[in-house]
Amino acid sequence: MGTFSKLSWFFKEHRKRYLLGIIALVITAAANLVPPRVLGIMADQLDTGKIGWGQFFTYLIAIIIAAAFLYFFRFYWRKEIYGGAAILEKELRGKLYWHFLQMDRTFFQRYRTGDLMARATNDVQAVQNVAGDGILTLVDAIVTGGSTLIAMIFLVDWRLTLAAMLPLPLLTIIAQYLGRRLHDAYLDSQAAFSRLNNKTQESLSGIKVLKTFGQSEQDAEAFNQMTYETIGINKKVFRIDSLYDPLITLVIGVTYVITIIYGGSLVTSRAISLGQLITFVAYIGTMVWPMFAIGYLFNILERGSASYDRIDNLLKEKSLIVDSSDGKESERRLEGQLRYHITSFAYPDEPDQAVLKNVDFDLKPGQTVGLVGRVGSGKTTIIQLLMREFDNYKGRITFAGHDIRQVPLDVYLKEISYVPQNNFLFSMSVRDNIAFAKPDASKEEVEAAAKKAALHDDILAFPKGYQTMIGENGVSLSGGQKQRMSIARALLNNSEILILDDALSAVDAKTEKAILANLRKEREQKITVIAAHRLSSVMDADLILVMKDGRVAEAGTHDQLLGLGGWYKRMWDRQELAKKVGESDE
Ligand SMILES: Nc1ncnc2c1ncn2[C@@H]1O[C@H](COP(=O)(O)OP(=O)(O)OP(=O)(O)O)[C@@H](O)[C@H]1O
Repeated sequence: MGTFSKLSWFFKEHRKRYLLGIIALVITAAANLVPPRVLGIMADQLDTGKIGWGQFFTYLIAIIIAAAFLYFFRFYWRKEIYGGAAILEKELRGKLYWHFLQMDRTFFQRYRTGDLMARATNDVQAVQNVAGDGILTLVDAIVTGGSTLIAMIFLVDWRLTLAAMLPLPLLTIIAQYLGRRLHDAYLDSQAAFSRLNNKTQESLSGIKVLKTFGQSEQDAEAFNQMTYETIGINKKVFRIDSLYDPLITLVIGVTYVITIIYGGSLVTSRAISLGQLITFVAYIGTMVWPMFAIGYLFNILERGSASYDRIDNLLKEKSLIVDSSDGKESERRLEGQLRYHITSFAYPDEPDQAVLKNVDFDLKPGQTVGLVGRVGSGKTTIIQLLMREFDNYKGRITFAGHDIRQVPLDVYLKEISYVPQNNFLFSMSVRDNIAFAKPDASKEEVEAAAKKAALHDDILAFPKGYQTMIGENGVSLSGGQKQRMSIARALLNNSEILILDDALSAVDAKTEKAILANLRKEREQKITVIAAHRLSSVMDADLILVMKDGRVAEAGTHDQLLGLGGWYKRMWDRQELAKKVGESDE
């Protein structure tokens, strides 16, 4: 019953719905008692030959009225109680989804996508079962069982009732024991399902790599292995599950035997009539369901409880990013200087390993900073701190005079447009992908952004132009087209800070030049941050930082850095040479 108290917040919120549903259930159960009783009376009167047509029709009408009641109230409780379960499912899914949106990067490193999806689907389903079938089974077991019991005592005989119900406590004790074992087995089974989900999700996402490396068979083998393991774990659940039904059937069988033997002797001694015994046997038939219900109830509750804990554990996770938003400032705009002063930063999972050390730069509106350096030198990390993906650094980043950790997240992030290394496009039209952050953008605005990202002509060549669908059911784009689509999306947003993280790597030198020229024009009054491997992407920046092992190794403009004769100069010469070789090859 602990499961119901875990969900008490929900039942309190929807008490009216559940109260009405339960009342309808009680009426249904009461109406259920009428037909057996009427049948018993008819049998007695038939036995004594005292029944006339008039009486016969009265009984028939009583049964028809009871059936009509049953029909209506069954419909009503289903609507209320299953409707409540659907609301709980919606609320839990909504809570989880919102929670996922609030969580920081480390959360998504700890929980894998397949696991999160399993909790948001399978576990939510098991919990909603508590609010639907769980409530129904509980109330039905109590009401049908209770009212039948009362009817047995008062309409037939209390001694026969007591004798027939003797095996019942045994059923409850064993069901409780099985319930506890089921809880643990079900937790294991849900964890196994999460692992299987992760595997499926990862294999499907990496299907191209899998095939290219000829790993399909090995992966299928690994998948089958995991499926067998999952089946093995699930078997334990089914084994415990399957112990319920034979137990209940046994208890019911014993009840019938007691009734026939003891009830028969009561009829012989004329303590009860034959009609009463028939009524009693019919009542035992009515008791079959409540008895099975006890087994089902434990099953539903234990599964729901295990799944609720899995969901609750996720919801209890706190984001490392504390938002100072009070929800009243969403209209606030920020504009001004960006001051980036980081003394040191380490990723939370490796706190002793400083990834950034003494990184300082200031940018006025209209200025651009270029971040270059070897792989793993810290470029993306600089951007992540700027985007408030981590707050646990020593130092300060201020924008428009405010420490960014003090500004509500939605106010701050609204001022940022970001083009990531791995472009992400949604399964929607080209137009909607570009206008993602500004859904009400006009056709002209969308087209202008696409032109600035040197993508307009490509789009016109698509089957349905801007209305062409992207993704699973639409066209596949080249790497360069995806990059330019992400750039167009960011440009349309026209935010105060634009961040390009190696976002021009898949476009050719000519297209890169055209996009950079458009960027300069477009971003005259705004701040731009460009991280790149190709130095031509940053050569026009007001400040270029050459990163090495998390430190700024060289800093200055393109000309200053060439003059320094360090890494930048060597890299520039190498890239220029490669370009010339490439051009002569063409
Ligand atoms: N989430 C993380 N947890 C722990 N260490 C990380 C994490 N992300 C990056 N690192 C480490 O931080 C260092 C800097 O990585 P970063 O991604 O900032 O480099 P980068 O210069 O952007 O590289 P690239 O040019 O390949 O994008 C690397 O040593 C990397 O292994």
